[in-house]
Parts: sequence; C-alpha cells; structure tokens
Amino acid sequence: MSAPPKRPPAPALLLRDVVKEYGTPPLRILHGVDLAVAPGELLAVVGPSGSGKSTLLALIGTLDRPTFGHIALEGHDLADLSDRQVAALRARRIGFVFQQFFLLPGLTTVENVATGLLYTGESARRRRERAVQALSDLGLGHRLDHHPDQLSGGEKQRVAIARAVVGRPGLLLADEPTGALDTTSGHGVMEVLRSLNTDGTTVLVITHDRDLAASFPRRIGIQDGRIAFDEHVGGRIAVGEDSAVTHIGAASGLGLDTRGRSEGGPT
Ligand SMILES: Nc1ncnc2c1ncn2[C@@H]1O[C@H](COP(=O)(O)OP(=O)(O)OP(=O)(O)O)[C@@H](O)[C@H]1O
Repeated sequence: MSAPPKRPPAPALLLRDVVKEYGTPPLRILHGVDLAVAPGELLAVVGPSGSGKSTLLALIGTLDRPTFGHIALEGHDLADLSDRQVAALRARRIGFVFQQFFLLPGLTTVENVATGLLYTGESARRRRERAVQALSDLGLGHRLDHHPDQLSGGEKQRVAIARAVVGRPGLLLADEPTGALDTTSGHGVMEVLRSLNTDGTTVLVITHDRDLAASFPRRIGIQDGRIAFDEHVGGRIAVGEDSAVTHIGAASGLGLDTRGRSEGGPT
C-alpha cells in the first residue's frame, strides 16, 4: 500500500485582500493586499516612504487588525481568534526588531533579552540561561552585564535580535533593522538575520537599502498601499496553500482563496 501523499505545510503567512484604513473619514492606506509566504522564506519589503510598509508589518505582526480582509499565521486565521489568543500567538510565534532597538536602559543586556521570555512562565533562572545562550549565539557572550548605553549600535541591534528570537519564534519581522547603523554594523546584523533564516526562521525585513534588498531571494515592492511587484530569485518556493485554504476556510466559513497572491513579479 502506498503512503498517503504528504500534506504541504501551511504558509507561514497568508494575506487575503487586506485593507487598512485610518481616521474619519477613512483614509485607505492598504488597498487589498494578497500575499503568501512559505515557512523558511527570507524576504525584503521595499517601497517609497509612506507607501504602507510599516502598516503592513504591524498587521502581519498582529499589532493592529485589518479594516477588511484576512490574515493567517501558520494556518491560524486571526479573525477567528480573540485579542487574548492573538496576543498569545504574537508572544510565542513572532519576533520584532525595529530600527530604534527599544532596549530598556535600566536593564543589562541579559535582562533585556530575558524579557523576551516573560510570557513563558519559566523561572527567572531558566530565562536567564536561555538569554545567555541567545546572546552567546549572536557573539555577545562578553557583553552580558553591560547596559545598552555601553554598547555600540550594532551590538544594541544584536541584543534586540537576541530578545526577539530567544523564544524561538517562527516569524521574525524587522523594520529597517540596519537603518540606524553604519555599513559594517549593518552587514553584521544582516548576517545574523540570514543565519537565523538558515536555521528555519521565516524572516521579513523592511528596508530602504537597495543593495541589501537586492541580496534577498524574494523582494516585495509596495507602492501606494498595493503590491507593485513580487520578485523571486530562482522561482517560487512551494507553499501548502491548499491545505491552509481548507483549514482556514473551514474554520472561518469564509472559503478563503489563497490563489489571489500577487502575480506581479517574475516566477
Ligand atoms: N495611525 C495612523 N493614523 C493615520 N495615518 C497613519 C497611521 N499610521 C500610518 N499612517 C499613514 O499611512 C501611510 C503609510 O505609513 P507607513 O508608516 O506604513 O509607511 P512606510 O512605507 O512604512 O513609510 P516609511 O518608509 O517612511 O517608514 C502614511 O501616509 C502615514 O501617514
């Protein structure tokens, strides 16, 4: 008897006709974005200032909800989840890195990183052990008890990345992670992100840096709140969209169709 065909994994991320409006009267910032991202992808989001990149990242990161449309993370349609469930999903599965680092000045590096594990309910000692390991993995084992103001920009960003990934999220979202850094530090930070991606983390990076974006296997271009292009080097990565469609559609009764992903770029 032959083995049943393997079900492809659910996409790491699936957006279906996502619209975001702000204010009254409503100003539409995102105009029906469709996007599917496979687990383990490394992609850059590029586009002019004000085109909607950070808005998109906030929706993907569950920091905000879309006005219309649907977003699914690892097969979970966010529309089916309560705010509490969404917060739990965010804490466990998503890591954030921002241009400004957002480290707590009164805490040491290891304490800053351990805050990334507060949701786990683990003991303070265990959180510290994991934070030490994460910092050591990022080459900061010699900076454990330093405070942020004693670190270089590149070191601060690596601490912020350690905090973002110490809980082993499936998805890492980075908004201009190299924007405040000199070229060398920026390259160091990108190497860290690449190596996390090689270890299986899906990584999405917003960047204004054209050279940086050009080095990514996939680039999404946002223009006026729409996907203007979706370029893949070496073709698309197979995504288990159909399994996710069934799952999400059945769960929400929406019949979510994921074939509406952007077809703007080369395949
Ligand atoms: N909370 C908000 N209320 C009203 N308008 C907003 C809000 N957040 C963002 N906007 C508007 O949405 C548009 C897109 O902003 P967004 O920050 O997503 O752009 P961006 O592409 O990330 O820009 P940049 O590259 O300059 O960071 C802008 O016109 C901005 O003013």
